[in-house]
Order: sequence, then C-alpha cells, then structure tokens
Amino acid sequence: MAQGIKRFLVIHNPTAGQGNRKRLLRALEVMKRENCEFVIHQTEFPDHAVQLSRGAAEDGNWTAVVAAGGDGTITEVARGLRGSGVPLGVIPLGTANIFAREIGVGTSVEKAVRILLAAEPVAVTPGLAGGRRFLLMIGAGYDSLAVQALRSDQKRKWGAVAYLLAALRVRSRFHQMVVDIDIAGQRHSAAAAIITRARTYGGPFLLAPDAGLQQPDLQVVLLKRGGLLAAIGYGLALVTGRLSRLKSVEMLATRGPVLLTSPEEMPCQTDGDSDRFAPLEIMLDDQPLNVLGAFARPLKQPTNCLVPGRR
Ligand SMILES: Nc1ncnc2c1ncn2[C@@H]1O[C@H](COP(=O)(O)OP(=O)(O)OP(=O)(O)O)[C@@H](O)[C@H]1O
Repeated sequence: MAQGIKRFLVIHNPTAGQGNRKRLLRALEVMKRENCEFVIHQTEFPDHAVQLSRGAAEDGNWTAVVAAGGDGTITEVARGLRGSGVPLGVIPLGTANIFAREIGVGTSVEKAVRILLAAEPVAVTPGLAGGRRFLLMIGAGYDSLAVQALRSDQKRKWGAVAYLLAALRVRSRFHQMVVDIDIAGQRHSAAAAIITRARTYGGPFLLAPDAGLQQPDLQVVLLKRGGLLAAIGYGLALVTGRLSRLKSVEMLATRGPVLLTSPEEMPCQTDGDSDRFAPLEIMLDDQPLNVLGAFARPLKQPTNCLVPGRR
C-alpha cells in the first residue's frame, strides 16, 4: 500500500434500498475527487458480502472494507471481517440505514464518504446470536413475523410502507405470540422481544435510550401485550419517541447471555433480515469491530448484570 494513499474495497449490494445506483454514483464521484483508491465488488447473492469481505481481510491490502448497502449488507461485511481488525466503512444505500445512523454517518452518501476519508477507526462491540455476528438487534414477535412476511418487490418499491403491509398480512398471529427470555436464570415472558445494541429502530425512531454499539451491555426490550391494537399502540409510541415510557414495555440490561425461546414456531429477525428461528442464544461478541464513523455519544458508566433500563 503506497504511503498515505487510502485504499478501499467497496462491497456494493445492487438490490439494497431505493435509488441505489444513483446514490452509489454520487458517492463514487466524491471518492474520485479525493486522493484515494478504490475497487468495487458487487454482491450477486445473499451472504456473498461475507465471502468478499473475508477475502479482503486475508489480502491485508485495504485501509477499510466499505459496505455500500443497507443493514443486511453491513452485517454480512462485519461477519467477514470478524477477527481481522480491518476497519468497516459504510455508504448508506439501504431502506432504514440504522447502523449508519448509529455511527453518526446518517443517510447522506456525500457525508459518508467524507467520514470514510477522515475518520480514525473506533472499536464497537457487535453481538452474537447462535454463534453468528449481528450488529444491531435480534427481534422476535411483531417485527420478526412482519419481516418474514415481507415481499422484497414491495420493499424495493415502497420502502418502509412495505413493512406495514407485511404486518397486516400476519396480524392474526399477533394475539397468540409468546416469547420467553432467560437472563441469568430468570425467565421473562412477553408477546415480543428485541435484544438490541442499537438505540434506534426502523430508521430514526428511539427504541432503547441506554443502548449503543460502544456500550458494555445488551439491552432487552420486552413488549408485554399482544394483539393488533397493542401493535398499533407500540408503533405509535415508537414513532413519537415514547416506547420506553409505556407501562407494558420493560427494559433490561445485561452483559451475560440471553436465551430466547418460544413455545411456538417463532422466526427471528437479525438486523432486518428473517433468517432463523427460536431458540437462540444471544451474547456480546468477544471480538471487537473497528468502524470508520463519527461517534458523538460519550460512553455511559458500565452497568452490572441484569439491571432495569432507564424509564
Ligand atoms: N445480488 C443480490 N441479490 C439478491 N439479494 C442480495 C444480493 N446481494 C445481497 N443481497 C441480500 O440483500 C439483502 C438486503 O440487503 P440490505 O439489508 O443491505 O438492504 P435493505 O434491506 O434495503 O436495507 P436496510 O436493511 O437498511 O433496510 C441482504 O440480506 C443481502 O443478503
């Protein structure tokens, strides 16, 4: 690697988000104007980004591997980089772009490239679910049933609205959901649960005020009520920033593993993709991930195992 020249491998998911190509071209324009080198690889199938980023980490030839896509693509790149120390960069081309928001990049591709070029790597702590790395959250209940029913053609066309349509398709299951969460031998039951590293959900909406990619614990959000009316109430509380204040929402924090089970067949969503079913063991990853971002929030004081989250 020539001294002082930054070299980026850009892993681009052409199926992510809306206006994908135009946004990528705008990002590349900025990269071309700057003193950096880059190579683009397009993903051709789900999980391809894991292979591509693993190969790049083995090369040892890159300043960073840049995920140009949405949260699913970013998570795949983070899986491929596990154990390498090679930094992850982001060009946000997804629908919700939660990870890009969490690391201070936001949704502007021009700002994202400026951060790539200027940032120093910062270590964050991903999670592991069933031994596989995730970056943002695992959900079981309302959101995982909706994500499982999501139609990719509708998502590409309508973005977030497609999730609402998917939720309506599975609404009959909302009143019978049971999710059990075991934390340090204590069992908590709810209609739905989200185990999260991210503060926000679905884009800009506040989910767990104490969560954060640099925080030393997993936040567990329990939604106690089931049914369509409860789902609508939770959705409204989420978009108005009041979810954590509802009486039927419990927030717990833990550094230890969490076991998620369900008496019925329950799909789980991992960073927005439906790929597995309960039971799942969820914990913090002992291998950090270096990220090029614009982190602003100071770290909070470490918490002990199993403390109620801030209300
Ligand atoms: N060439 C491809 N064809 C089909 N699917 C692909 C391809 N490349 C990647 N994928 C899959 O596309 C899925 C969705 O991508 P991604 O999550 O990045 O976009 P998004 O869903 O629009 O964004 P967000 O998660 O931020 O809402 C990923 O899980 C990935 O495995």
